[in-house]
Parts: sequence; C-alpha cells; structure tokens
Amino acid sequence: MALIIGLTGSIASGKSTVSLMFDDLNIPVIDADKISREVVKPGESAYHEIVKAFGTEILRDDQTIDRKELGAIVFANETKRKTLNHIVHPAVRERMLYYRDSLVEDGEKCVVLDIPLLFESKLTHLVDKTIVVYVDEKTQLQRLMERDGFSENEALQRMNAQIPVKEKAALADAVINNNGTKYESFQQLEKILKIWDVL
Ligand SMILES: CC(C)(COP(=O)(O)OP(=O)(O)OC[C@H]1O[C@@H](n2cnc3c(N)ncnc32)[C@H](O)[C@@H]1O)[C@@H](O)C(=O)NCCC(=O)NCCS
Ligand SMILES: Nc1ncnc2c1ncn2[C@@H]1O[C@H](COP(=O)(O)OP(=O)(O)OP(=O)(O)O)[C@@H](O)[C@H]1O
Repeated sequence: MALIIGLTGSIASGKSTVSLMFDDLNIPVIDADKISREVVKPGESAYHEIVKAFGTEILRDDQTIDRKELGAIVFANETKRKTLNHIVHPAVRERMLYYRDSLVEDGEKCVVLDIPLLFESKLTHLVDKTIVVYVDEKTQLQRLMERDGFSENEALQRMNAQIPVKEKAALADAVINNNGTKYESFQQLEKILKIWDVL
C-alpha cells in the first residue's frame, strides 16, 4: 500500500522548498500550482470559462491568461476569487488524482500531493497523512514580498485569502517549522519520514 502525503502550508511558507527536498529523496511530488497552470492553457475548457467570466481584458497579446492581472483581480475580491476557484479547482483535482493513481499503479511506495489549499478546499480525504510547512507571519510576509516583489498590501491580501498557517499547523499530522535554515527543515522532514517508515 502506498502512503499518500498531503503537503501544505500557506503562501510563501516554504512548500516548494520542501517539495524540492522530496525530489532529492526520489519521492514523486504532484504540484497543484503547476497543474493549475496546465489546465488554463488556451484550448482547455477552464480557459474558455475564465475568459467568459473575466473578459478578454485578462488575456495577453498571445491569448494566454495574464496571471498577474487575474491575480490582482481575484485577491482583491473574494466573490471573484470564488468564481475562479469554481472554474479551476475541479479540473486540478481530476488531473491530480489521475497522476496520483498512475504513480501508485507504477509501484511508487510514497506519493506527495503539494496542495496549497488542502484544508480550505477540504481535500484531506485524498491523502493518508498531512504535513504543514509553518513559518511565523512576519517571516512569511517578508519572504513573500521579497520573492514576488509585492507591496505589503498585495502580500497581505494573498495571505488573508488563506486559513492562517498557525491554524493549519494545528490540523496537521506533522509540522515542519521553516523559520530556520533550509537544512534545518530538511532534518525535520527526514525525521517525519523515518517515523512514517518512508525512509
Ligand atoms: C490567481 C492566479 C491566476 C495567480 O497566478 P500566479 O501565477 O500569480 O500565482 P500561483 O498560481 O503560482 O499561486 C501562488 C500561490 O498563491 C496562492 N493561491 C493561488 N490561488 C489561490 C486562491 N484561489 N486562493 C487562495 N490562495 C491562492 C497559493 O498559495 C499559491 O501557491 C492563480 O493563482 C490561480 O489561477 N488561482 C486559482 C487556482 C488555485 O486555487 N490555485 C492554487 C492551488 S490549486
Ligand atoms: N528556510 C528558509 N530560509 C530562507 N528562505 C527560505 C526558506 N524557505 C523558503 N525560503 C524562501 O522563501 C520564499 C517562499 O518559499 P517557497 O517558494 O518554497 O514557498 P511556497 O510555500 O511554495 O510558496 P507558494 O505558496 O507561493 O507556492 C522563496 O523565495 C524561498 O526561497
């Protein structure tokens, strides 16, 4: 029986950083953010639904979706964010499950689903165990502004669109405290995976 791990946290808490550590351990990761980009490419049905709902103003000259523009709209307006979620999430979920089941059929003993909105979207039934990558809010804000060049207001809008990472940590089977160095986080990951008999 394969162990399916749900990896989550809040925006810029360090999920992708921990996901790279799973890569180093040769444990496959299915990345919901990556899939959410695949399912909105021109020609996909979610693409057409987004254009219908948000208008051609959110398209670039090459007809692909301008993610920066769409992000500015949906993170400033909860109703519009919900509209986008209703279009994109079912397609992401379907593709994620397809990849998960293919990896399990291929004999993988452990598969990770990296899902930023695992708790918000009530998807914990898709996984056996959950890991939350935690950082304190001050560090999270700093790293988010630095990584994406957002103003404080833009960064706070994005953080406020999710359940606070402290609350997520209380719901998790295991927590990685990512306030320290990346190496310290790796050591915590190794310890968790040893307890779960993955390593
Ligand atoms: C709004 C969009 C166009 C912005 O694109 P952009 O390339 O700037 O950001 P990216 O997709 O890399 O997301 C960055 C982070 O933002 C957070 N985030 C993204 N979408 C949402 C959302 N709907 N609600 C709350 N947080 C979100 C996540 O922590 C994610 O890791 C894009 O995030 C999107 O299409 N979101 C809806 C789909 C979604 O919920 N994706 C997240 C997991 S499936
Ligand atoms: N332990 C750490 N020490 C210093 N910087 C870190 C650490 N962990 C992550 N970072 C940096 O913080 C930023 C956010 O990390 P990362 O991209 O992994 O977060 P994320 O949770 O995947 O974000 P998102 O929700 O947007 O996908 C990145 O610039 C990353 O390099």
